[in-house]
Amino acid sequence: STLDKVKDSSSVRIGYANETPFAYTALDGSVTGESPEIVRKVFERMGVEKINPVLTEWGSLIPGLRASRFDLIAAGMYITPERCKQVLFTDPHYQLPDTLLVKTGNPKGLHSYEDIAKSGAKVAIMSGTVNLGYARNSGITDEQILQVPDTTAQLQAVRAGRADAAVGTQLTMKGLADKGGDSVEAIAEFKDDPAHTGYGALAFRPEDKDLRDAVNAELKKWLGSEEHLATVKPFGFDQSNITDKTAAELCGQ
Ligand SMILES: CC1=N[C@H](C(=O)O)[C@@H](O)CN1
Repeated sequence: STLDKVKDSSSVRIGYANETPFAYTALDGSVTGESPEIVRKVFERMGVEKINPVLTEWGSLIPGLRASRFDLIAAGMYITPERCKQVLFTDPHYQLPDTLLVKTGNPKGLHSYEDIAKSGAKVAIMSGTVNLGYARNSGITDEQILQVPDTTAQLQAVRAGRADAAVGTQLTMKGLADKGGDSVEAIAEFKDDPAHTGYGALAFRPEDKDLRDAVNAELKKWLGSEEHLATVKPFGFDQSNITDKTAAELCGQ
């Protein structure tokens, strides 16, 4: 099994997409971010020393996992009932709402998916994200949606005016706003369905239930500890991101 292989080799392959602060390639080429650093700590407790990062686009995370290009997804992926049919999630290691990135001053007055739908504004969304489904369900047409492969392209689209907004996690959009300088901002008041609150977790192949269970057991002992909070603090996470929701609840099982 993958669990035996991981233990025997003392190494594990993690799939991630470049998205600050969840998972990204550091300047020295290593992988860092909230999720990989949690993986490092939790696997250390299981006696597994080496993390081998595999970079891919967000939209290829689930296909890549299922094709065994890596052993787990460490990208802060939200648990949704639809995804639960394809992968096995641990319990969530954070909770976080989404928001919009817009031009400074929010010239089109966008505060919700519905505002975008009504105004005919364009929105840049990363392929394979929950946000794509939420946008479509809110009446945003495909002509209004600019699908892009990564968050850098979301920022570029808003800066260049190809899109009026980009949508994603609050921390991601804040990070893009910081990177984008004075021309863009992450809005403070995004009116979203509370059911859209993101609960991010590690994800495994359906046949690797033993591995998921072993990781989940370690994770549960560790989440909320001082070491956990110190590990994720550099990435902008704190006590407010701690959750006691479970994967089973969020999968709707
Ligand atoms: C961390 C993250 N979560 C969302 C998702 O799970 O689809 C998307 O916003 C992409 N990034």
